[in-house]
Amino acid sequence: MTDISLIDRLLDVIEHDIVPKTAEGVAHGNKLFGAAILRKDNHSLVLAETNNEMENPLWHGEVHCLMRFYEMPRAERVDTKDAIFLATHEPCSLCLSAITWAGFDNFYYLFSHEDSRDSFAIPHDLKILKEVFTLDPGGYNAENAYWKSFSIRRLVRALAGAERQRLEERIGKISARYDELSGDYQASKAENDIPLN
Ligand SMILES: Nc1ccnc(=O)[nH]1
Repeated sequence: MTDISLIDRLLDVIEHDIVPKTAEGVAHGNKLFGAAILRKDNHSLVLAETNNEMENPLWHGEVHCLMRFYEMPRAERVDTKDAIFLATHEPCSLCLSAITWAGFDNFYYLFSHEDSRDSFAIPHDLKILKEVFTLDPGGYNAENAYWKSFSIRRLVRALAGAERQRLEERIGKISARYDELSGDYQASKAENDIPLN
């Protein structure tokens, strides 16, 4: 059974905690990918972060979030087994490994690898999976011995009637905001020296 209150909470975190940070990051030349960590028990936010490739090309939204997480005092952190990992976009191979090595047993994402390529003009996630790992789209193991991953859009598509429509409208609004952020990034990217921009 899909927990609708969890989906709303994850969308709240994207809208209110990740997007404002991402708008600032994009204004500084960074990509629009973001991530957050929440407690499983009460869905409270541990932290949200955004891509910071202008500082270091490895600071993808997810890895930058994990870096900040491990900079927090241990007492303020949560055991990763007791946490939900949220990524705005389906994690790339670097971030899939980082999430795995950090010990999470789950992650949720809104936009797919195909969306990153087709709607956000970032083809590298799928290209790296193909070139380095010989994987076609959908080819990695989305449920494995380490974690189970969840596409928020797929979860919503499986809901019935009014709830599905309400959540699809919410996602439509968030997507429109990401389209704006993508336009801003693409307009500025010729000026950055990010290797895979
Ligand atoms: N999927 C991603 C590609 C590049 N940078 C990110 O932060 N995320």
